[in-house]
Amino acid sequence: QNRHFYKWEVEYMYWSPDCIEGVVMAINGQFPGPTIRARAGDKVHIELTNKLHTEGVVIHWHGISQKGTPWADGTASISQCVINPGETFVYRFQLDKAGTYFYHGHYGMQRSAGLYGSLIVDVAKGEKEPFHYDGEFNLLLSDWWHTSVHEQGVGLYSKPFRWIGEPKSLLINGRGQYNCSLAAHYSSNSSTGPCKLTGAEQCAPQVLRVLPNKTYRIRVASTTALASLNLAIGNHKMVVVEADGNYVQPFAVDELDIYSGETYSVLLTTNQQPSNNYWVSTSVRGREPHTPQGLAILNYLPTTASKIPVSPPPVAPLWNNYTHSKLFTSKIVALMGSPRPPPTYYRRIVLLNTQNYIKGYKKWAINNISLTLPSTPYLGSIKYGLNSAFDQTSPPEYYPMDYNVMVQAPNQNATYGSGVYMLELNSTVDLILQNANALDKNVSEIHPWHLHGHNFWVLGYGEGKFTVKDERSFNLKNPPLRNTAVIFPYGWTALRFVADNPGVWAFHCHIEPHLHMGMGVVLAEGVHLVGKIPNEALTCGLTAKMFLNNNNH
Ligand SMILES: O=C1O[C@H]([C@@H](O)CO)C(O)=C1O
Repeated sequence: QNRHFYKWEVEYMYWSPDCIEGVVMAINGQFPGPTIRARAGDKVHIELTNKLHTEGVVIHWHGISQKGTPWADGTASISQCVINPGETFVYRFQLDKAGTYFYHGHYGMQRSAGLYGSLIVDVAKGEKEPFHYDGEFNLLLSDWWHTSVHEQGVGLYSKPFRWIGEPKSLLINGRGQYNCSLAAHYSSNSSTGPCKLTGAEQCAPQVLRVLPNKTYRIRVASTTALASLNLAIGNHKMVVVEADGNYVQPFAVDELDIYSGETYSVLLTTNQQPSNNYWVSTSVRGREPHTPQGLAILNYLPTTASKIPVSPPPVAPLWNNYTHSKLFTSKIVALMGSPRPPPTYYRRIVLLNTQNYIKGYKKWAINNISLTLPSTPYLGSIKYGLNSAFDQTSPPEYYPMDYNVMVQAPNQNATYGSGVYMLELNSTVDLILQNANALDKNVSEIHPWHLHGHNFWVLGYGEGKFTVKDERSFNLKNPPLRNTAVIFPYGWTALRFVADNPGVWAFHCHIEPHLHMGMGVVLAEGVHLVGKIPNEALTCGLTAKMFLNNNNH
């Protein structure tokens, strides 16, 4: 068991992620942030200094369970106070499981501002992955806008509401191309097109250099603010072997859908014509696309990387072909021998996702409550019994059974809330995510939901309204373990997990503007068993006052 020490400084810097200069949130002058790489069982210490001057910051380690260290989960108002400008907070935690993960800002919309990076956990020394590969690459997928997240946030909180719109570009490892037309590269024989594909620019596509007839592991993580993506590699098949840090029964695909908050590992065999290069591309799914494809280049050595692939990037399935997306999702099952879910549940919470108004402001709500985060982190207020810190009534377990999820709601109003679902420690909980029609007629969107502190088993997906008889269709034999799962338009998704991690955990839509608009809930279990929370995590709100009073007596 090793310890890894990192000293990080978060600051804004000028950068041109898509060939247009803007401002990104960087770590140690890097965008995306540095990759953390360690082995399962290792401990990491990240000493994070906030150099932002005028705003707080926290970082969430997406997919890491934080068993025994819930204060290191990096969620503002939930696990800790934000780190103020000039201050340093040390994240200390153990990497419990091998897999592909990432980290990102979890305060306001700092993830959309570019605060993210990869976190790769290798198997412990002496252990083996259940598949073979000769080399590996890492693709961190994101989307990018040309307005600051501060302006985006003001729009979301304004009346009338101003939506952020579709991304300007899609990034792969922080590199994209705004407004470039690849068509010019293919329709004429001019070698100088409008895209900056092969230079030394900050926006030049990532090059994956491969040798013929080898197998590579490609780790893919999506930290998009909004876009659901389809990933494809021209002329190559991919074999899916890992999802969210859990092994899956391998299956081959030509392309795959990846939603914000998800990770995959795929194996790629370099069995194509080695005198050519091939496009790696991402495309928008689930929303009418207004964004060009994200690109990287699969470069067969010794071919030069600057040789433009002979074939244009793969064409993605039609954005609203949900049948295609569901088919992919249904192929993901746990690798044989993976832990099975408990056969029954102790508590079932049905969570209806709706778009609503609160006093004319556009919001998202869960069982009619739009989440507003309190100024005292829940972990501190629950542990120390500071009941005035948040709503003490438990949020509803169900929505009204006569609610028609297929049409616009007769009453579109919701309320704000900060209540917590208090779970019995070690109990089995079913979370049923129920999608519905949004405010506009005939609109229901994709929402990828991410659970902090746990993996869940994805027991099934279905159409329309979930009813008790849908239990019969649950997969209890080999459901995949994940930390993020999508709800499809007008559908439901059933998840099961064991509440075995003392702490307070967010469960929310990973679309950043949606979370900002209230699309999340807070779960807590066994908080009285949480060890000594570092004071630095709680020096704000009512916990800060409590510390002051304790010192005065
Ligand atoms: O939350 C959202 O708001 C807009 C739209 O519903 C209103 O402009 C949109 O597409 C979302 O996903």
